[in-house]
Amino acid sequence: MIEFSRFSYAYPTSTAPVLRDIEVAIPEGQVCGLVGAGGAGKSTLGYAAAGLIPHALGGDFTGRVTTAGRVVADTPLAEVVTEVGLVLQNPFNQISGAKYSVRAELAFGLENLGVARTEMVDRIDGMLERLQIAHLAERSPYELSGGQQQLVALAAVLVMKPRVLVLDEPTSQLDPAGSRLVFAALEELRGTGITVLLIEQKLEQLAEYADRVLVLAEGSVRLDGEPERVLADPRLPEWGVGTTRFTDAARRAAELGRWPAGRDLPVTLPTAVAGFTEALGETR
Ligand SMILES: Nc1ncnc2c1ncn2[C@@H]1O[C@H](COP(=O)(O)OP(=O)(O)OP(=O)(O)O)[C@@H](O)[C@H]1O
Repeated sequence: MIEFSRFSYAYPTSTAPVLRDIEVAIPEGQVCGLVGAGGAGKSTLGYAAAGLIPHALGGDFTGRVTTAGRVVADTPLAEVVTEVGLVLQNPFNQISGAKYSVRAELAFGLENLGVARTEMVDRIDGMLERLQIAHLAERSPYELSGGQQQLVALAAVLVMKPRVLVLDEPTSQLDPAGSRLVFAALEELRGTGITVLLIEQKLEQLAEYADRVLVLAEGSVRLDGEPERVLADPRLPEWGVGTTRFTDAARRAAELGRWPAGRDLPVTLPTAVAGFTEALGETR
């Protein structure tokens, strides 16, 4: 669970609040997508959920953030991180620096948690396998490509079995095959009770994967709801958010009078196919 209660925040150097009056509760087990233009405050919201704010980044806040049952500001960061995993936008910043191999990198957090040796080996091998990076186990994390580092950063967080996961554009440097691996790994976590805050620009993947989507603009939540509704909202461009190819195609068809009257615009392939099939049937 992640709960923002009337949370506003400014960095130590900010001249104006970066987050304004955020009131959002993400229940246990929910996958909540977060979209918004560059600079809207998405990463900042993720840092607040994961405790970097206020513990590491300082700044001024009002209101409260509660993550995995703990009021973040009142809980030492070392305790917050036992329950909350954060994958940063730039995986290079995530890598501990002290470790010379991917395997050691994955062991780092588990050693801190005091996980028994045999369980540690099992968890690490399982995760390397799942993200198809077993061949990188003995390589230095620094020698890897950005996409490979992104998978290692995700693996290092997932082996810790967090109750809450904050992912900041976890597939930004990955090719489509790598992105599929990440989404498949997240899909496997569904049903384990893990709560996920997923900052993601890839709207089509979000439409498929998220239970809910928030739109953030200038530090405020502008839309909050089911992906089908939020991602088809005509106001998204005003907030610097794109649209899916499916919505674009159907909107164009609607302008030409070729989209079934009363049918919502689609955000996924199956709903687009259903709509166009109906439209074809009507015009036959
Ligand atoms: N450490 C910092 N100190 C001061 N200001 C910051 C800091 N980090 C971010 N900001 C500012 O806070 C605002 C929100 O930034 P944030 O990175 O949260 O946005 P974002 O939506 O994640 O953007 P992007 O999609 O580009 O990553 C921006 O104006 C940014 O310049």
